[in-house]
Amino acid sequence: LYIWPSPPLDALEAMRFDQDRNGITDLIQPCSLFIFAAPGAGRSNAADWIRTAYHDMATHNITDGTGGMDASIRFAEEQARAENVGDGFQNTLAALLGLSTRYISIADVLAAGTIIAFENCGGPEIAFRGGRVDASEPNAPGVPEPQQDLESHTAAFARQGFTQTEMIGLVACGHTFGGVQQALFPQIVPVLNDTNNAQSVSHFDSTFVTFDNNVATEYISGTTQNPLVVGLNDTTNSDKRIFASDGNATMASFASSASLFASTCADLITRMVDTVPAGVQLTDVITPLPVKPDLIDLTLSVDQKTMQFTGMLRVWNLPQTTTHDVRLLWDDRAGGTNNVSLVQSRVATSSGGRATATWFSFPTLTLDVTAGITNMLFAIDNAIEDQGGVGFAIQDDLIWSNTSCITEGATVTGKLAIAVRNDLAPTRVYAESLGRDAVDRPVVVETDFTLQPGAANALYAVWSGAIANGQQDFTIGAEIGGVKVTRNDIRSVFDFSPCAT
Ligand code: HEM
Repeated sequence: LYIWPSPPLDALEAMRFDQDRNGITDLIQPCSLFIFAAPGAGRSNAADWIRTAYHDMATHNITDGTGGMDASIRFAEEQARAENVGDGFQNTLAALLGLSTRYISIADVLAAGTIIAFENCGGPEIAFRGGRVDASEPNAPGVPEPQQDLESHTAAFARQGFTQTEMIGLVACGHTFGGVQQALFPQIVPVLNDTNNAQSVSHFDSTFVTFDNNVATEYISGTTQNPLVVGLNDTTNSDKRIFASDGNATMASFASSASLFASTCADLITRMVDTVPAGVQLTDVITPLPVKPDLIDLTLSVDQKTMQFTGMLRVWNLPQTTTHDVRLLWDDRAGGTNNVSLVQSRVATSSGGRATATWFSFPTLTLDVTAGITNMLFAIDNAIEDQGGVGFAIQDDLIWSNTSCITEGATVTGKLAIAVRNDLAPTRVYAESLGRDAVDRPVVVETDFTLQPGAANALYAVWSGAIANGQQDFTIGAEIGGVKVTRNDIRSVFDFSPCAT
């Protein structure tokens, strides 16, 4: 556990656990969902994502530390290689790249998508870490292909950091989803003439949109239709060679124990997505904060007498059969303590239905500007939640001003304003928004604001500036004593009121 607020960890935690609004879960619900063709294509987003993560990782060289999960699979040069045949990679990036932010790399989204696909489609819970760094250029080739022999496959997995037994496991874990497409591998798969499988995908097991050990039970019982086991051309039967490489011992153990298969895959898939270039430092495993404020927002009124305070609170696994007394308590600069009841607003499941999040909304609170706010606590059915005594710190010294507004039309522009408490004395104030560099990596774009003339005794000074069409995901930035700070949760451009016409 970490102490809230930590914007990078808060963002990773939300992507991992806030499955009703992380942008990922909706794309694999149901697990057969495939958004790039009419239903019945024989494919799924989940399978594309898992294959993409493996192909991104498979360039890793454990000896020299190059390659690994770094989203280098997004480069056209990698996708053009025979080892990366098919549109599954560009589909995956079309679905997931846009979810990356200043705090979440593209590779982190690919890793989270893979983990959530397993977890929500019948698989085990899988540990997720953040902190992957997106590559600036393609990696060296290195993804195994079905026509290669067992020796090259064993060597390729060893280069990636996996033993022979782990190779068997990793291939079986991946190949419980999806299959081989006829159009890409006509020498392996015939045209199937099946309207429920329009792209003629020969699936690895009979349950190709969910995780289970059928890939192993069907293999061991001899009923498998896996095209890389019973394909007509033995040269491309790579799963057959890999699965049999220890006399079928590993596959037999998976066939006789669904839970062994699940726990082995949980371990191997974590290791797969945590295989990163040397020097990249991953976070600890991201665990859900038991009580988490979110969408915290302070806005200074136009007359500068009050500030509006809004937010949400997420609590795990509250029984839904009773109502709950959830209160927000806060401290202010005047030494006062205050409290208010929160209103339950929605319930969402997480971790593939294993956990339930109950969300509570703050009522819109109007705070006196001199008192402001410094810290929050919560009381949930009378139990105090204060992060072990430190509380939930909140800063009211750099906030949006309610004089901000946007103009909507064919384009969306805006004149935004940031209120700065006078004791802060920043040298620069700017709006931060999400941009992309030349190779699509998220970057922070700073738009400098200028100090506006104001009333002599005002507690806050107002800085304002114009934002251009297309700018999105705003936070407040300032430079104080040479140090850059970021404030407020992300606001979309539409979180500002329209300008008076
Ligand atoms: C020697 C190692 C491997 C070989 C030769 C191999 C080969 C293949 C081939 C030929 C396909 C068909 C691709 C298509 O037609 O779209 C495929 C699909 C797939 N592979 Fe592998 N694979 C290997 C290892 C892995 C691993 C380790 C994973 C993940 C843990 C994985 C996950 C997948 C998935 C999920 C699909 C289905 C994609 C879809 O249906 O869209 N593979 N693999």
